Amino acid sequence: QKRYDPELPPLPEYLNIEQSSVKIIRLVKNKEPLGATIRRDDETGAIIVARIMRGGAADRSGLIHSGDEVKEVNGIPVDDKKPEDIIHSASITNLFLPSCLFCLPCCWFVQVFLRALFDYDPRNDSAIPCKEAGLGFKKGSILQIMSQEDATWWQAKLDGDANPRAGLIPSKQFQERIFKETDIFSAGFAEHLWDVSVFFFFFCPGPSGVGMNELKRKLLISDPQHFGVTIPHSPSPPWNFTSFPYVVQLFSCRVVLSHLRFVEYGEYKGNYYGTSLDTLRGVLTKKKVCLLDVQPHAIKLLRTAEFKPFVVFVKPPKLERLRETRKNAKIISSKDDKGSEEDFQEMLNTAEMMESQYGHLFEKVIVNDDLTTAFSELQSALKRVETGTHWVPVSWTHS
Ligand SMILES: Nc1ncnc2c1ncn2[C@@H]1O[C@H](COP(=O)(O)OP(=O)(O)OP(=O)(O)O)[C@@H](O)[C@H]1O
Repeated sequence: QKRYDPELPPLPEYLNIEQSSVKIIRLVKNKEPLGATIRRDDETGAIIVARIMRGGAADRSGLIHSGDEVKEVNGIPVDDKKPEDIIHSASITNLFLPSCLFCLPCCWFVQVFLRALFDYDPRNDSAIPCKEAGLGFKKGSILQIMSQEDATWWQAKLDGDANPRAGLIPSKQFQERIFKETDIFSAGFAEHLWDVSVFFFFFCPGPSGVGMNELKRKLLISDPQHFGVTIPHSPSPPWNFTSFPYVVQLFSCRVVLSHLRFVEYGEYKGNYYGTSLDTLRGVLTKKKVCLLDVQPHAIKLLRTAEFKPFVVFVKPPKLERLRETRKNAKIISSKDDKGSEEDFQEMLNTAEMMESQYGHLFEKVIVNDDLTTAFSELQSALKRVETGTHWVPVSWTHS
């Protein structure tokens, strides 16, 4: 009964081009942004579509592509306009000159998820090409990467976010370069992650005296059939380290021990003791969750598909609370066996150092302020890990 052919405005006369190479696009604007960024080409002065945000209005229309040249917005040529003015105008009809006549559809799509190791707020980032197009996130957020076409600015969505439009985030390479320049230690993103629901193994590193033994003991008592611990042993000859006259420095000892696949080691009354990977395997073959506390540098050795560790960092509360809660505690090195001010300070410094260097490897951080609260937090974290789904490095899913 009615013709629905598009009623498009005639091509402007000033456009000295062939009609077939021009697209006239009419987008009815609602509250949603267009989902594209534009830039002025330094050489030609033309306004070019810099990128299309995945899942945004422009992307869903399928009509606009990066590299397209914008000629006119709402019937007004864009030649004298700044990119900011154009993008903010309440545009309804845009005229585009396509960069190519045959735009290849994006037909393959690999799902990539990353865990952020830093907070990011595009409003405070002077490097981002368009702040409005940026995606803010917090350390620990899981990001679904929608596009890595641009080496500097990736497009991502927060996992579980209902908004289909992707936002700009700094790429891994770009962020790591910034971190290097600003001397921030931790890297940008954790490796790719997938949702997998298996976990066997569990351990908690933390500064000495923070309360790991106490928490481990409570867990063991709570369910001895379910949890297990390793018993350190001294390496037997010919690897008896006490017979090595030159093994005086822990460093040399570390190198030899790591060759022997020892997770941790220490010296007691002139003998070296350690926990080997085989001891851990022994606990795991009994189908128990192995509780182990190690120094953070050993996490890398254990962070494999075989062990699938869930790493909990137990950290001390603030100094005042340490003083209050540890009044009767036997803490490490002080002469009267009670926690001294230096012990507390050392514990806090060590915890801070560990967190800044290894924080990206911790799945959970528990502040051991009140022991009962810390313990129930640990118990419920464990329960969630064993019964729910969880993000793990993609390499764990290949085994
Ligand atoms: N939340 C807490 N409140 C009060 N006292 C605590 C708390 N947590 C631990 N303690 C006490 O602090 C002391 C040290 O705890 P624990 O031996 O568990 O530390 P640790 O981290 O295992 O130390 P290390 O690694 O040196 O063996 C113990 O006397 C313990 O009872």
